[in-house]
Amino acid sequence: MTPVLEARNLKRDYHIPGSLFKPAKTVHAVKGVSFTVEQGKTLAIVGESGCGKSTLARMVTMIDPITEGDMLIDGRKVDIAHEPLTAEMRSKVQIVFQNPYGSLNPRKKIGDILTEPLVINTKVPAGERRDRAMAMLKKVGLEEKHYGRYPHMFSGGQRQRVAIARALMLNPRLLVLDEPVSALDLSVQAQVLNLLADLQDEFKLTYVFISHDLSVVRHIADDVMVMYFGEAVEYGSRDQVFGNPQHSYTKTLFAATPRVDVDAIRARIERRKRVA
Ligand SMILES: Nc1ncnc2c1ncn2[C@@H]1O[C@H](COP(=O)(O)OP(=O)(O)OP(=O)(O)O)[C@@H](O)[C@H]1O
Repeated sequence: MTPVLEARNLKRDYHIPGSLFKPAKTVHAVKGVSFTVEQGKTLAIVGESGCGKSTLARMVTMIDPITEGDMLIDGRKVDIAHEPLTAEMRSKVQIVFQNPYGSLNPRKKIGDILTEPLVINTKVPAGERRDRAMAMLKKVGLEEKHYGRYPHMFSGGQRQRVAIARALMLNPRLLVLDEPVSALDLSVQAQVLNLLADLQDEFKLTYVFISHDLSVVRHIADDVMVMYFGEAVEYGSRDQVFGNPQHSYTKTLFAATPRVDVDAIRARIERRKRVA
């Protein structure tokens, strides 16, 4: 089967112009990484701040151009530096950002936030846009009454549910989740992770999940790529990478990370739900 996402030796440089006192320089943010993600699977990308995770996320989401290498989505090469992006390709990949407080326009009602991608990218009529947004609210665990409310009326976890709903409005194939639960309390993190797992099952979604939190990665990933200074120093199945890390950086990273038991939190939430 053709993978939903394939990256071949992807590179991204940033050119920083010089000034009177500083020479111009080039930052090699991503130095040639290759990976594939099959439909319905989750690739987690981990690494410390500055290793190139967000740059990679922006290339995969077709926000940033690729400096060198190839990226294929559903087997089709994408190169936004040389070819205009079609609405069809744009709708295939959507992103959810870390900060649910900054990523939603505070002046727009939830209904407008959800229908906006349809207004911009499709010819779906207004009535159907509303119906689809209402249905999506329910899919992410919110209610129809939330349609007319503003983002400030929601908790962090609810806002992240809205951001996920917005990302799904165009029926994407691939979701790039850039630290989607890092800003949330632990118990809320588990709820949002459960939601993402349910949505993945229901819509056969493919995830690229960027995180610095190894306990979260262990919970959700099928495959794991560890990045270090722009390079993929480790790439394999979750069990391979966690069970038998090869690179010294990965070993140090794992040794330095306290394990938060997400499974235990999830079980506790389920128990509470049963009691309530
Ligand atoms: N727009 C830019 N212009 C110049 N350099 C940049 C730009 N964006 C990122 N960089 C540099 O590229 C490298 C990788 O940054 P990137 O933000 O992708 O890393 P990251 O792993 O996502 O870090 P964080 O978790 O802190 O966001 C860093 O050295 C960063 O300073």
